[in-house]
Amino acid sequence: MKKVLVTGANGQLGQCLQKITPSYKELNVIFKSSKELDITDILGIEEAFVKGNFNYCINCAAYTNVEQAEKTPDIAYKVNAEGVKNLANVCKRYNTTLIHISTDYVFDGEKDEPYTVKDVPNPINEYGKSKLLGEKHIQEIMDNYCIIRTSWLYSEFGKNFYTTILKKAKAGENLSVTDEQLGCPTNANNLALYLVEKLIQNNNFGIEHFTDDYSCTWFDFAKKILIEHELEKTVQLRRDKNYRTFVRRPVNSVLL
Ligand SMILES: NC(=O)C1=CN([C@@H]2O[C@H](COP(=O)(O)OP(=O)(O)OC[C@H]3O[C@@H](n4cnc5c(N)ncnc54)[C@H](O)[C@@H]3O)[C@@H](O)[C@H]2O)C=CC1
Repeated sequence: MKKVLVTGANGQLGQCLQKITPSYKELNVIFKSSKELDITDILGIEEAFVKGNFNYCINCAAYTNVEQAEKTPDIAYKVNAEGVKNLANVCKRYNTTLIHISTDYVFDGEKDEPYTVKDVPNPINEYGKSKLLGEKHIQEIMDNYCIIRTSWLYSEFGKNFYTTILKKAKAGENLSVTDEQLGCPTNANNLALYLVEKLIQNNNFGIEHFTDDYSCTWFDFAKKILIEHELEKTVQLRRDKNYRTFVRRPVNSVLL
């Protein structure tokens, strides 16, 4: 029986893991929300690990508000860099393999082709910079780790592009969506399945990319969501030509 700690368990990916892990009898998974285990609290983490005897820790905890991270970067760095550093140190001491989730936003988006693990990260916003620093802390501290970069996560849980589009469309709102960025929408349930397989097979460590192998713009993705729910005829979807945001985002963040 493998014992696994999941941090940030009430976030989107954490909830996807909560949904599927009970059917895997070979796994004993302990879920900790941010209230139960704050990764910026070194003593709290230490206490959890002393009692835990974990073989793996899947870190789903992160500060994911990209706009707010630009306004108050300290909070993003505290969680995405310092918090991850804390986890890496404790995992190393307790011989626990850390499986950490990172992001397409570590890249600048200037490349014309998909980004591979061989490409050099160069984040263009504070969220991306804080996540890259988290990756670097893990690599410096640990040997036993897996960093999985993913992108454009969506699911039935929480507030994400998919749930937002669906809610607006069902309320009869017309939609205006940018087509200026290219990425890979990834169902967080698929990532959760991939993580569970990784735990069971105990394979492939280092840095890797995981997406649903389908790239498109946010506009295309919105269209796909409407079609899937047979709402394309009732809801008007147009390209947002006035899309402005004070946070720079990679124009191309397709991962391979
Ligand atoms: N949502 C997305 O589109 C993408 C997400 N990612 C990464 O995937 C991972 C999972 O993302 P989501 O589940 O979508 O994010 P989420 O925002 O839904 O969940 C993150 C969870 O971390 C918790 N958290 C925040 N600070 C904490 C702290 N100090 N200690 C413990 N927990 C804390 C939050 O309360 C929340 O429950 C994150 O590492 C994120 O950076 C990567 C690419 C895209």
